[in-house]
Amino acid sequence: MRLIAENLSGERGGEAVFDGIGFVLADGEALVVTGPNGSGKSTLLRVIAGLLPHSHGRIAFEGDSEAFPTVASACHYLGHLNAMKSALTVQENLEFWRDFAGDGQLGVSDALEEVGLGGLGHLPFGYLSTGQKRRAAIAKLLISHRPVWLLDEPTSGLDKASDARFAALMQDHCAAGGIVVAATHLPLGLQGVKTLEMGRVYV
Ligand SMILES: Nc1ncnc2c1ncn2[C@@H]1O[C@H](COP(=O)(O)OP(=O)(O)OP(=O)(O)O)[C@@H](O)[C@H]1O
Repeated sequence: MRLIAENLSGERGGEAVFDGIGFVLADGEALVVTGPNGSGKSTLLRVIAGLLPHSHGRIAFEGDSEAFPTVASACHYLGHLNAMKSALTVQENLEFWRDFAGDGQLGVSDALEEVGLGGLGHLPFGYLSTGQKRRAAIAKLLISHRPVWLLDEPTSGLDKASDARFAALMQDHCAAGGIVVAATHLPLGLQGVKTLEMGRVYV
């Protein structure tokens, strides 16, 4: 399995944001994307996820083409926002995402246990604290199997214990052959990662 970006360019509002980005990630590899505010980290993740078009270059997923025929179908995208409905319970939100993205190794209750929210599935998502909301959004990664995790500031709002727990989840995902691309200003506690610094010219 490989995630490949070649000479990738992205734009917002008709203006170029980055150009000439290239990387190859194989099974078990993680790429940490850093750079100043506005340098295009979120834009890059959205381009990889297929949520924004790329102006030049190529992004490709090589792997189980039957299960994952497109790059988008191979990716979990965890954006800045949690993409959950406030009025639905945590359980209902996660069931929606499991129906949308497919089954995973964990059921909803087990995924909530993994992120330290065991027993809170009955609460409306809107009742959760900021960090709890982020943890519920992280549970989405566990209830459906997608080999590539695209993570935008994934640990924003997490306390120290949740930070460590999430680092372990990312490590487990990579150890099982998954790929992680994470845009962040914060250390993620991952060992042996590749790095990409936005805001430079890549050729
Ligand atoms: N919808 C939009 N229309 C026009 N420009 C946009 C739009 N969204 C983002 N931009 C611009 O694109 C550039 C890159 O934004 P992006 O969110 O990718 O940066 P970032 O590196 O993730 O920043 P941060 O560290 O603040 O999260 C910024 O200059 C931003 O103002």
